Amino acid sequence: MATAVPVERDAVARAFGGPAEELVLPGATVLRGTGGPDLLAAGVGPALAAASTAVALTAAALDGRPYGLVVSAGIAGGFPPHAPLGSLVVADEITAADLGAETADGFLPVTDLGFGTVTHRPPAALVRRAAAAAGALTGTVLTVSTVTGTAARATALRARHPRALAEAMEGFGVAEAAAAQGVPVLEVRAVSNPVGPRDRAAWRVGDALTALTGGFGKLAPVLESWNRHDHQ
Ligand SMILES: O=C(O)c1cccc(C(=O)CC[C@H]2O[C@@H](n3cnc4c(=O)[nH]cnc43)[C@H](O)[C@@H]2O)c1
Repeated sequence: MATAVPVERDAVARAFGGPAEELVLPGATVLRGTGGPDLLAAGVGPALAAASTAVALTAAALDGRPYGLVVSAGIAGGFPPHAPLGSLVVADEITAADLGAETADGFLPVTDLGFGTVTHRPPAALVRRAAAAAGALTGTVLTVSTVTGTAARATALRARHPRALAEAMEGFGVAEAAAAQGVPVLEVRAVSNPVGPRDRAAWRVGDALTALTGGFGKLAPVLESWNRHDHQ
């Protein structure tokens, strides 16, 4: 489980309980709980999140205990009115929204330039089960390197990605690291602020962290069953 910052990691950890031991790796510290998943505060932004997740995945594989699933989790901006404050979103598509080139005719994703990928798709059955268990919305979660701060940018993003429910900064990086090692990925986000004009007073980070804990409490059996039965 990869969050950006420790406060998100601890919100997820509260859903699982049990003491955790620290596994200190070069560039990443994994919390290994007795009753739940390994937890990693992977850093803010897609690059650091990818690097830290790759370290944790590689260490587990070399240890002969490869992970069966990587989950990117945390708070996010929600596109109003589709994803209200406090709502949970499970991504059926994890899309890098600003990986590409700006042209006079608009934005071109790197795939149009002949490179790489801009979207990872979590297993559909897992998305369905996770969303049903947690009472979450499903749709595209965008990964951005710059937090949206204007209505114009929010409108442009939704025009390019009409199924987008939320934006955050790590999912695509975590998904790239997981895909490089053939491990499926899931992204679960709790909405802390609307995507749009910058307004720090509108943030509800505490409520979103509470929603994250509640959501993972409900998701726990789904994740356990996935790891036990589906892909080990
Ligand atoms: O200073 C601002 O205006 C601002 C607005 C929203 C979020 C931030 C952050 O620095 C948090 C980044 C952190 O949290 C996730 N996150 C939460 N809301 C958003 C968002 O609207 N757009 C993108 N990322 C968001 C993100 O995954 C980072 O880990 C600052």
